[in-house]
Amino acid sequence: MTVALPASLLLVGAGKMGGAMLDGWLKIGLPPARITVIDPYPSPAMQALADKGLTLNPALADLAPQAVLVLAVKPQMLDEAAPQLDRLIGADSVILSILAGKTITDIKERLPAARAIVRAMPNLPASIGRGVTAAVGSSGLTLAQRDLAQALLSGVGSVEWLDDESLIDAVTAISGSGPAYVFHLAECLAEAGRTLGLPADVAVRLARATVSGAGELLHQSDLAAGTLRENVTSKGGTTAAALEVLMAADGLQPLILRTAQAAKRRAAELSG
Ligand SMILES: NC(=O)C1=CN([C@@H]2O[C@H](COP(=O)(O)OP(=O)(O)OC[C@H]3O[C@@H](n4cnc5c(N)ncnc54)[C@H](OP(=O)(O)O)[C@@H]3O)[C@@H](O)[C@H]2O)C=CC1
Ligand SMILES: O=C(O)[C@@H]1CCC=N1
Repeated sequence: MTVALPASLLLVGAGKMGGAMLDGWLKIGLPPARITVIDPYPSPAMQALADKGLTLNPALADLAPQAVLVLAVKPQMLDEAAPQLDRLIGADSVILSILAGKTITDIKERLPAARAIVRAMPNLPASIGRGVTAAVGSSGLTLAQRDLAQALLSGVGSVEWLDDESLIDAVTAISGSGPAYVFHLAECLAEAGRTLGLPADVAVRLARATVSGAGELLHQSDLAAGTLRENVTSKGGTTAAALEVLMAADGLQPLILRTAQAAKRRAAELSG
């Protein structure tokens, strides 16, 4: 069954992530005329969409209740953004929050009219339809409302529904923030290449193509990441020598664990 995209969608905060999801939704056919965006300093891209029928920064008093309200401001801005939104929530509205750390209870406290909330944690590749989102629904969410959220989230990548909201902070630490870890790996590879004597621009191109090529192979292959790693590793060769360092007891695994733990701790601090 194909679920229709929402009849009206209000995006509150069209920054890096809200803008990325909006790009994805436009690509799957959500008409600009159904979209309203609130953002104090809209990007030129957002201004251009306004020329194509998207409603940008209208007087909120003139706006009817919305089928979907997407909360995409920084968590620290929720208190400032929320008061003007409550009257835009109708009996059937779905609140889709992507705010790191903010719980369903935190959102209900700010938006007393909200009955149906989806707390989701997407990631930046949503802008090219290759995101991954984990989501949890509030107690008042109907099946039809969950299908509507699924239609939006699956339009920008894959979706994992969770029953336990407390897992969302771990999701944030792995897949929400994760693209930054991967981009940093590309930076580190380029820097290592430069240190080994490669011209800086060549090192950047090699690192970028290596990370994106390996990511694409992982995407297209049915093989586990470990098997793909083994396929690069010739016995007694260069990769084996490299992995002795990377996979040592004090290598990448404990570093990534500490990295993710720091992100999860910060998510917990942002709640409330
Ligand atoms: N970036 C990512 O990869 C991910 C982000 N998230 C979540 O998405 C949310 C947004 O993050 P991100 O896109 O990185 O941050 P950004 O700062 O890029 O985006 C937030 C946007 O909201 C705008 N804004 C500020 N105040 C208001 C307001 N009162 N009403 C409407 N808009 C407002 C900001 O404008 P201005 O810049 O002028 O202040 C900005 O354009 C966060 O809650 C984050 O946890 C979730 C998953 C991944
Ligand atoms: O850095 C952040 O707080 C957000 C949440 C996950 C990715 N970016």
